[in-house]
Amino acid sequence: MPPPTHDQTYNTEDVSIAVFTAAANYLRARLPSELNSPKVAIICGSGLGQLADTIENKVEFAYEDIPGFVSSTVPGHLGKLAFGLIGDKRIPTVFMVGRFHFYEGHTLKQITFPVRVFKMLGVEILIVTGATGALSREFKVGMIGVTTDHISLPGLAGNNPLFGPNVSAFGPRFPPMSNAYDYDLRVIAFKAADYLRFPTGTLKEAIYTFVGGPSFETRAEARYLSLIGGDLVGMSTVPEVIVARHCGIKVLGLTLVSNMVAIGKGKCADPAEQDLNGIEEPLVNHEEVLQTGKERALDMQKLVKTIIDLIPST
Ligand SMILES: O=P(O)(O)O[C@@H]1C[C@H](O)[C@@H](CO)O1
Ligand SMILES: Nc1nc2[nH]cnc2c(=O)[nH]1
Repeated sequence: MPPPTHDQTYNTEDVSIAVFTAAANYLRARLPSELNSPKVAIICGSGLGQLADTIENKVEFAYEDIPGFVSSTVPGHLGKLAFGLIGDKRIPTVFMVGRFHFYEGHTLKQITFPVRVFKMLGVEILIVTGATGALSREFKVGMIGVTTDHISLPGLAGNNPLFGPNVSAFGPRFPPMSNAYDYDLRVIAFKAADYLRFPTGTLKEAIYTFVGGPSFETRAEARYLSLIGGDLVGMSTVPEVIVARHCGIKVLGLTLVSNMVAIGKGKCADPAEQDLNGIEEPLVNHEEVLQTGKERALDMQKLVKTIIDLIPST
């Protein structure tokens, strides 16, 4: 079957390889040779779009112009792919400036579609970034979590981006996930923080808990997520990671802690329980998430650039 051209209508639930090929061909045909085979892809989380500001020779594409891409609808997620050269070694890199979320109403296949297109373009390393709330009190706002593992609540309940017919051209039916977050890349992340003289403890390894959103957690849900082992909680990254690992892309997960999640019991109306009343915990909101992103944007930029400089094979 010939690959469809970019002006055809695409069904991104269609698992045929031709849909991914069409998107990759569309991009490749419009990129200069120094950029058309990026080695690294970076997905920018909420308020972290400025990560792409450091690249040179930038070429951008609006998501709506790329075959198979859906649109980004969340404030703080601009909705474009930016290709460019990053760091002292001028590594060809592609940034997703704005990601797709499950809660926007997109399917898991739609939100992870770009990852397979990156694979077709030659990407070997994916850096997923995002905003998270801290469940664990070992984390504070402004710290950067280095993901060691994840718990996918939607995945355990039957929502996995690999559901349905397997596309064996990308990877096996049953991919392991116990090695999802690359050890060497995590070591490099800590080396980069050290090189940049970030205060000790700015980076900390964390278990990322993926929830569907868009409502933030109740206190009881937050206590549950903490009990099952989650350090941080967010509404993204995990579907992208699963699809990346399925097709053999190495992954580094960096999350900016944008808020503390309320985990206390809250105020008790029952007079018999009054003694248990804890401190009032503030309500979280997306503006706070974006504000933390803005305040920490420069450090996140420097960290990502230095990590890429320190990766030996790039
Ligand atoms: O794309 P990320 O994971 O950074 O976005 C987080 C999760 C929600 O989209 C949003 C909540 O404020 O921030
Ligand atoms: N689920 C969830 N996602 C977030 N993203 C940023 N902060 C939060 C949070 O507190 N909870």
